[in-house]
Amino acid sequence: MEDAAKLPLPEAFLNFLHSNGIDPSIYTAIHSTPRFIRLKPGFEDYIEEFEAEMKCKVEKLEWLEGFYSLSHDIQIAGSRAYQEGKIYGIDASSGAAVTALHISPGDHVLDLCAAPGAKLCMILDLVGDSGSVTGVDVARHRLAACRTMVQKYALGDRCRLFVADGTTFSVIPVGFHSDCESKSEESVDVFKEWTSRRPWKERKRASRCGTPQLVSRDQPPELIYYGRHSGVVGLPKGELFKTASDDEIASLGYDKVLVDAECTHDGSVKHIQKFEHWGWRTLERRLNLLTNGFRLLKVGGSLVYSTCSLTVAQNEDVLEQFLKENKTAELVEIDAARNWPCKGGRIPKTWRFDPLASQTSGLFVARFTKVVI
Ligand SMILES: C[S@@+](CC[C@H](N)C(=O)[O-])C[C@H]1O[C@@H](n2cnc3c(N)ncnc32)[C@H](O)[C@@H]1O
Repeated sequence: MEDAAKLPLPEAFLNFLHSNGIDPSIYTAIHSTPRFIRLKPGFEDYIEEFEAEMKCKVEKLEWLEGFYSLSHDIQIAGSRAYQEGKIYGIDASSGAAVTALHISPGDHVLDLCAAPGAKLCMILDLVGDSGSVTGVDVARHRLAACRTMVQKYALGDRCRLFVADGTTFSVIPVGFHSDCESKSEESVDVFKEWTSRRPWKERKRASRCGTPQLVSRDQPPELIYYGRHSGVVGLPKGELFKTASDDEIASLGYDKVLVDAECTHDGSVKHIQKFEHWGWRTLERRLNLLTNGFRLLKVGGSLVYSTCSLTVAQNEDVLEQFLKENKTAELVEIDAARNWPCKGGRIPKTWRFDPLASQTSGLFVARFTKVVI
């Protein structure tokens, strides 16, 4: 095994690991962790063509449907299957987090930290021809990239994208609960079909800001994309942003919520090598995302909390505090995890992928449901 001290990891990062009680040797798999791709359903026959074109061997992942692994040095962007939107790169641990949601066709799904969008694409694939997917991200430029991705993979039909702070986001999946499509377009101002021509306001904002734009907690959500069957077209404009009471959310909220919270990225070797600063983000920020995601979940629904950090402070500590404050939250078993190459977390029913043991990027994942008390 490669000596951890000789790893190409920034010193600040090694200090960060040390202060969080994480053994740096989990990163010794740095050169053997494969790259993963997910094939869009229906395109299984393209694997052979991909192998011939890229001159590489692709292995089907037995523990995760639709996923394949290949050598980490293969640049998939050069392949025809990638350019034509038949495959996309997504780590297998990320695929596991989405699988943990147990998405069924027809579900209304909220992805509260959606950009750049690999998990969102997989969710859209699983939702299929019914239900809806709402993606939220606080970073406008990142969510715009997510919009491009959703369109490239022709997955946008049932998708809405909001630039908003996930700790205060409040839009429920309306439109599915009212007969909005039948309202006369002449009597009220309703959403027309989305066009790729960017509205004047958005263009002005983009030209004003050369720097990445993050919205604040108090800013109202900004809808930057909606598909034809996302429940938005035909909806009176005032309806979309109507807030719902907790009682209404209990039945009209989302069936599934993913809180893929921002973290220090210490699970991802690629990110580690890119960043120099390993500052702490507060526990409150992730706790607030989890709390608000859970608020928007309907009774009996599932929420998955995942981070690509392996520190207890960003995972188990957040969960413990959340469970203390939310009596209707219950941690539940992720059945599929029995077949995953991962280890249990400090709290039962939570799971950790690490680069050495799992041969994936690092990821922490836990699943909750909302009960009535
Ligand atoms: C780990 S990344 C999400 C990756 C994404 N789920 C995917 O699969 O591509 C975390 C994201 O959370 C966003 N984020 C951070 N704080 C947020 C907040 N308060 N509300 C909404 N999004 C937030 C970041 O802009 C970033 O895009």
